[in-house]
Amino acid sequence: MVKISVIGAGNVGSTTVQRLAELEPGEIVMTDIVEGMPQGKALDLMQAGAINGYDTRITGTNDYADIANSDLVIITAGIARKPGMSREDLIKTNSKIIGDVAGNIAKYAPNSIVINVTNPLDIITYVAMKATGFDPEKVFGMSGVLDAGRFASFIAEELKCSKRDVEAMVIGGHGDLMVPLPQYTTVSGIPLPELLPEKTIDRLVERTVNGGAEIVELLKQGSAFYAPSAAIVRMAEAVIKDSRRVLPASAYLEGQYGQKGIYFGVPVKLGANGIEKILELKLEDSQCEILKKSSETIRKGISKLEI
Ligand SMILES: NC(=O)C1=CN([C@@H]2O[C@H](COP(=O)(O)OP(=O)(O)OC[C@H]3O[C@@H](n4cnc5c(N)ncnc54)[C@H](O)[C@@H]3O)[C@@H](O)[C@H]2O)C=CC1
Ligand SMILES: O=C([O-])CC(=O)C(=O)O
Repeated sequence: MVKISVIGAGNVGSTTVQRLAELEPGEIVMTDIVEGMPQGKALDLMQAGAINGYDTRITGTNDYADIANSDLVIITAGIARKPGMSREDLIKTNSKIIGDVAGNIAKYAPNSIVINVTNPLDIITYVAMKATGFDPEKVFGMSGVLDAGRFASFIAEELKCSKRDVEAMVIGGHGDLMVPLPQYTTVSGIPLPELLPEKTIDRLVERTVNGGAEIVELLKQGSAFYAPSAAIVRMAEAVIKDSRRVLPASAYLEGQYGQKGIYFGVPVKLGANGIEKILELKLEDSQCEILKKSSETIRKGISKLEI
């Protein structure tokens, strides 16, 4: 039986629990600082089980002691951006919150794998790793699965084909300098550049890079959560089933892609022990240049941290 804890029962946290419950992992605990809210949502999700047909035990709590012995902890606590803000604008508030959250994970769930979702993603994942003191391969971030999902969705719409047949790849920081990779994106095995003109691909790349902001502007308050929770669950499933899926994740680099000591979106092999391998890809010079700028933004953010 697997125990999963989701820290933060807001939009991303609660939709993640809803999707996870349908996988029947055994037990899910959702925590939040708002009294009664995680308990109420847990009760609602338990009752949905009788209708949807799952037996997952779901509880809500305001007490970190209840995450004890979790196999997997998913961090979604903190604030989301508003229109006009960048993800980096969240750094001060969210690094403090995650410093505290991570200390509690280390105390109560010292053997867990940790997936961070809170933004700014690559910097906060670094905070989570440092503040838990866990090995870097056991702490990683969700971003590339979401960004690649957005790219795949735009490609399928453009080609008027099924989303199921599109496999996309997006690497780099989860920000304005992320790098969608058309040369590693395929439609049923066919490389994207053989299916669409360069200009069209450039337009879809641009929309992908701004995919989070596009939704923030429409919602007026808060940010995306349906596709993010779907992406989290794809990663969580790879961990709890030890399925060794090859997916993009924000992983701690120790020389790969010419980077050391930062979290960065790269393709990885993901299993029960976390990041089992980082895959290095050959890239175009223009892509390397954007990645370099992206890594500098992350380093700048890390240098501002008070941890
Ligand atoms: N990595 C990614 O691709 C994505 C990241 N995000 C990020 O996820 C985070 C959460 O987003 P939403 O769920 O939409 O926000 P939300 O505002 O709906 O939920 C956040 C929850 O965190 C709780 N919280 C605050 N401090 C806490 C603490 N110390 N301990 C436990 N819970 C605490 C709040 O009470 C709230 O319920 C944001 O930082 C957002 O930017 C969102 C979507 C995608
Ligand atoms: O845009 C945001 O702030 C939330 C996020 O990371 C995304 O949806 O990609």
